[in-house]
Amino acid sequence: MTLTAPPQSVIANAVTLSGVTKVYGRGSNAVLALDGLTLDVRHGEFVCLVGASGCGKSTLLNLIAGLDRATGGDIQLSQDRAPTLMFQDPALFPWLSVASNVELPLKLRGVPKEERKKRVAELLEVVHLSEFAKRQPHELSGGMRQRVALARTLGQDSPVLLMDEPFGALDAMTRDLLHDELERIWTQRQLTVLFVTHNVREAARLADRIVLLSSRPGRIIYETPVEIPRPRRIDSTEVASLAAEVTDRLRQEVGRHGR
Ligand SMILES: Nc1ncnc2c1ncn2[C@@H]1O[C@H](COP(=O)(O)OP(=O)(O)OP(=O)(O)O)[C@@H](O)[C@H]1O
Repeated sequence: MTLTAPPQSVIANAVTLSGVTKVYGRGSNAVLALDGLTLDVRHGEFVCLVGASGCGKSTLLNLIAGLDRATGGDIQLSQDRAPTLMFQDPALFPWLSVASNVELPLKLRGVPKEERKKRVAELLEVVHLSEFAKRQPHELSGGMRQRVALARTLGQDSPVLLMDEPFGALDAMTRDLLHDELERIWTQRQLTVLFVTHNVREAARLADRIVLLSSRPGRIIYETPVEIPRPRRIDSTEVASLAAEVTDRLRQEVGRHGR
């Protein structure tokens, strides 16, 4: 397996996955999590990955992020800056202020102090948290904490954002607001986003394309472009009807495998 970064001019896609396979463990304990998965994600595209529980969605994001190695196949990224991964748990340091949490990765990258301060102020403005810079994470709501995590992720300046159910633990209203914010940031920064969710409506609300994985081992069994004009509403008829179509496919798949 190779994880390479050729010059951007050579590749039109931000992420190219060719026949990616992942096996955990060995011998009789081996678990085939991904089975020859092939997917191209274009620059600036917003792709949502949905699939039954345990089908390998997180595994796939970890491989693209370079946190784990594929057993077979090839993963190509068009830029040398590694993609950034964001999880459902914002994982903030509770003893650091909001500003210091956002600043930390910049510090670790050796960004000089003056520039760091400027970047942190900009990033907090992007997620509408400037007034909360000096607060501690426990003083914030769940949605605000996730916005801090988003600011920290954006601070890594990666053109590719990998999001593993980032809004899965939030209430519907907060999730709605964060959808709007993420969409605005994605457009302004021309990011490429690969977003994992169990929520098919969320996928139809956000994605340019929805990709459905089979039950384990994960393979792509269905994909559909989302041609609903933006801005979209999660409770619109178009979003609901596309979500129903994808849910039907997902039900067929889960029914076939019993999981
Ligand atoms: N370190 C590991 N060792 C052994 N098996 C693993 C390991 N990590 C994941 N698996 C297995 O690989 C499969 C895919 O896991 P993964 O977490 O990628 O699925 P997922 O689609 O993200 O699941 P969920 O939707 O429940 O979050 C699962 O069956 C899981 O139990």
